[in-house]
Amino acid sequence: AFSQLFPDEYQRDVRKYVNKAVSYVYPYVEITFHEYQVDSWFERSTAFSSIERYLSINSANRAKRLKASVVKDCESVVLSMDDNEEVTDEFDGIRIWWTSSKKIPQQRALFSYRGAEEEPRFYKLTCRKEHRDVITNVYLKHVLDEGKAIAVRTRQRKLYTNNKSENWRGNKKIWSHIVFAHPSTFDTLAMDPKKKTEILNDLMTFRKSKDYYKKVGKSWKRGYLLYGPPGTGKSSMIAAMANLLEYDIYDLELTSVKDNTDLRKLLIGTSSKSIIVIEDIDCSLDLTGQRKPKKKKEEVKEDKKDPLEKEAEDEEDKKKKGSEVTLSGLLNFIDGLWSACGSERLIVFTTNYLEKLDPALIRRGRMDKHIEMSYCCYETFKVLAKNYLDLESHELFETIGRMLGETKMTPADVAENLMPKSDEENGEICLNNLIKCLEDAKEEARLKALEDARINIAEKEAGEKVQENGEKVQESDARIATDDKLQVNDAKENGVFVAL
Ligand SMILES: Nc1ncnc2c1ncn2[C@@H]1O[C@H](COP(=O)(O)OP(=O)(O)OP(=O)(O)O)[C@@H](O)[C@H]1O
Ligand SMILES: [Mg+2]
Repeated sequence: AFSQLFPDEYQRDVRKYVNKAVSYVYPYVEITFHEYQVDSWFERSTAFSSIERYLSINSANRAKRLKASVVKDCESVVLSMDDNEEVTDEFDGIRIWWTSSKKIPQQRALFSYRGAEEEPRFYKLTCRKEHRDVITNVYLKHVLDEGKAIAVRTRQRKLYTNNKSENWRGNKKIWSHIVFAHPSTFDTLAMDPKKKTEILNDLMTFRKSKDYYKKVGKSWKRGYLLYGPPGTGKSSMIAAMANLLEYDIYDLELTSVKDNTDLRKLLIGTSSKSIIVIEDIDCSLDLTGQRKPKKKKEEVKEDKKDPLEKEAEDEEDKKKKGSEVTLSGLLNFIDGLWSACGSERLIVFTTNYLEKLDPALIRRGRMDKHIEMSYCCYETFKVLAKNYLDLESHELFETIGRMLGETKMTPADVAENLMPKSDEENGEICLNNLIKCLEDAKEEARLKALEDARINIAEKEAGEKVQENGEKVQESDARIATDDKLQVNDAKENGVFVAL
């Protein structure tokens, strides 16, 4: 009837005036949020997802028909209101209506990529006209922030590892992940309580310092260097950090990164709220920034080679070496470009040998906090005893404390000894096992020290000429060692070893 009454050219104008007239008397504002934005049919709108999460918490007990969906990669169920349901929300005494609907596509082909069964949905917010400013400026931000926070709270955390650079082509992603479920926490981590509290405080302060970092003009990142012998809890500490802050972990294997460019790509591929870990940094690359000089023998050989062969060998060398990431590339990764990409990240390096690292790498600002993980002390032992045996005190504790002061043993070894090996083993038996082991370790250390001293003296003496009546040389032990050494030398010269 409408088109009969008015000729085509007037229809648009008439519609416009009708809409205007209606909106004049219609006391509400409506805002719609579509599941898929016009320019990206594949990527779900983040605003839509946030609203969905917000409403799932704030409406779940009010809407009567709910729709359950499993979030990809996450295995958690999100309950959202079903289509054509309406819920209300209140904000600052203002009433807001939300409805969820499906859009009937005019051009089916556009959506066929996602499967025909899923029509894109949208949420419609309705509020009174006079609240328009509050709603658009304050309420919507609140909804989106809250939705994001819910996503963080309910997400499953992930452990990422980088794929080899050569395999990036095609559909392969640069990071692969699995669900991160390491049980280590700061409660189970055994170390000096004072040091532990300090680290805890440091992390908690970091987490809430977004504005502070902005104020001082620093990017919101913090570097930790964990160093100490194997088995002292460095990796456990990283897992505990991730569990405390609820961050993801990116375990960066530098040897499978081709060069600095790829390193940067990997960095850009990390998300915020994450810990980027490089374990055993001293082993991962030649941190002096120089190539090691070639051995003489190789050089001589190379002169004789024809260029083609040489090229092939260079290529092979490259493959063997794997990575061309340099120290300066790594430093850029930490502070140069590092500052420009994303925020709220921790970067953690671990090493067994602090002294091997280039000072440039570990200066403050790059590695802000150096944490030493060291051999088991009494305090560390007490935490382990509590965790492994549920013992807070015992008459044997004192002995163990004294022995730990005399002998170096890693928390990993102590923990292993404290663990009951059968149903019959109770706390006391386990503590005695530990004492026995500590005694053995002490004896072993004593013998080793003796042996070392012997070798030392023997070498010194062999260097000089053996003095017939050297008053300096202490009695028998050293003498025997020297004799042994001489015998071995003789044997070598006589070709006995060759014959063997
Ligand atoms: N400080 C500690 N507190 C609690 N458990 C510990 C501690 N140190 C070691 N352990 C135990 O020993 C095991 C090995 O520790 P972890 O892997 O953390 O050592 P690491 O310092 O990373 O060693 P590496 O230098 O060889 O990587 C852990 O699984 C944990 O059970
Ligand atoms: Mg480790």
